[in-house]
Parts: sequence; C-alpha cells; structure tokens
Amino acid sequence: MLQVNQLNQYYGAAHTLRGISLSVEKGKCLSLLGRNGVGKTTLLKCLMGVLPVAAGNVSLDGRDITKLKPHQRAALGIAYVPQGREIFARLTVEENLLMGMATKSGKKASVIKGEVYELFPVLKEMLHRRGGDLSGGQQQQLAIARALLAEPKLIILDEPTEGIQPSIIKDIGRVISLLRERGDIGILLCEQYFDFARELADTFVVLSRGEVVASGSQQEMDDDNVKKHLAV
Ligand SMILES: Nc1ncnc2c1ncn2[C@@H]1O[C@H](COP(=O)(O)OP(=O)(O)OP(=O)(O)O)[C@@H](O)[C@H]1O
Repeated sequence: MLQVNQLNQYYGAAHTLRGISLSVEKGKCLSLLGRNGVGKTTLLKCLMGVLPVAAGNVSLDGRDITKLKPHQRAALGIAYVPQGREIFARLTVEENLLMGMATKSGKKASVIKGEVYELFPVLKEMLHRRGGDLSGGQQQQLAIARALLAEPKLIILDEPTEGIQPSIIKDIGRVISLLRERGDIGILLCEQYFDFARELADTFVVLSRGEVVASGSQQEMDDDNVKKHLAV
C-alpha cells in the first residue's frame, strides 16, 4: 500500500534522511524504531507532505504521491497523528472528533462514530470536556480516534506512548492490535519503546543517523541489535 523508495531529505546542508526505503502493507503494522534525533519525525513529515523531499519517491496504492500536498494525501487516505498529539485544547472532545469527520455525513458518520467509541470508551464518557483538560494519555487516544474517523487506509503514529502512563499505553496497544486484526488499514508506528513496538510489529525498520540500519519481519528481529540502536 505505502511504498517509500530511496528517500533523501536535507535541512540546509544537513543530510537528514539518506536513501530510506520501506513499505507498509494493508492490515499490517510496520514499527519504525530509532533513538531521538535519528530522523523519524522528519521521515513521517515527508510521508505526509509537510516537508519536501530532495530525492526519492513515495507511493500509495501504486500512485506516486511524492509531490502532493498534505491535504491531498489526507484525502487519499493517509492519517497522521503527530508527536505531541496536537488536539484542539479549547474545543470539546466531541468537537475534536467532529473535526476528524469533516468529510463524512449522515448515517455513515454515526456508524464510524460508534466504532470509534467502541475502541475508546473513555472518550464517550468525556464528550463535553475540553480537550485541553484531558490527561496526556486521553489526549493521545483522542488524537488517534480523530484520525480514525476519517477512515484512513494508512495511519501514521508518531511515538504514541511518549510520556503516557502504563495503563493507557496498554489501551493504545489494544486498539492498534484490533486495527491490525480488522485487516483493512496499514499502520506505521514510530516508537522508541521497544517492547511495545516489537509486540505490535509485523515488520520493522530501524533508523540511525538518517539511514536504515536494520529491517525485516518481526520474526527476523535481532532484539539486542535493535536495542543497541535505541540506547542513549
Ligand atoms: N526544522 C529543522 N531544521 C533543522 N534541523 C532539524 C529540524 N527538525 C529536526 N532537525 C534535525 O534533524 C534531525 C532529525 O530530527 P527528527 O526530529 O526527525 O528526529 P527524531 O528521530 O524524530 O527524534 P525525536 O524522537 O526526538 O523527534 C535532528 O538532528 C534534528 O536536530
């Protein structure tokens, strides 16, 4: 579904991404691992079209999207949950969710809403609370829920466990597992939390200094080698 081929990106003279290739399949989770500053967020921004690429290409379901703008990629079915969540703090939970459904209407909207409330029951209880008053973990759930309401083909999650309490990390892991089991969505999970990323991965890619230093199926993962690339 998502193919990335020989992607290169620069911040000024700094060569931040060096020949990155990877693919995410429908119904599968790719875990993208690497310590702070190796270029994970930069790569995700390039995939979403927030940053331009210097060379290489990105395609979705065989269509070259390298030059498309973020809103065009969103319309084609890519949803991005950025690091730090970026929910609307002054809007209620319900209003935040409505933002995710801007393109849906009527019956369809209520069906999708029902599915998302099933995945995140806590949000249903907090519909009228302001986003900014939720805990960090609840905000992360809200950001993922909002992304899912757009019914994406591919969801990109940038470090969803960062700064989140263990019980909510478990809830988020359960949701990602359920999405995998559903089989109709590709998941690109960017993480530094090894156990979480390993458990959910069908495939993995490890970045170090802007380059892919290890990749393969979950069964092929050499835990010690990957952890070495995550240790500070
Ligand atoms: N806007 C920018 N201008 C210049 N350099 C940047 C910019 N954003 C990031 N960088 C640099 O690019 C490199 C990769 O950063 P990036 O944020 O992609 O890393 P990361 O792996 O996502 O780390 P983190 O988990 O801390 O976000 C880092 O050296 C960072 O300092």
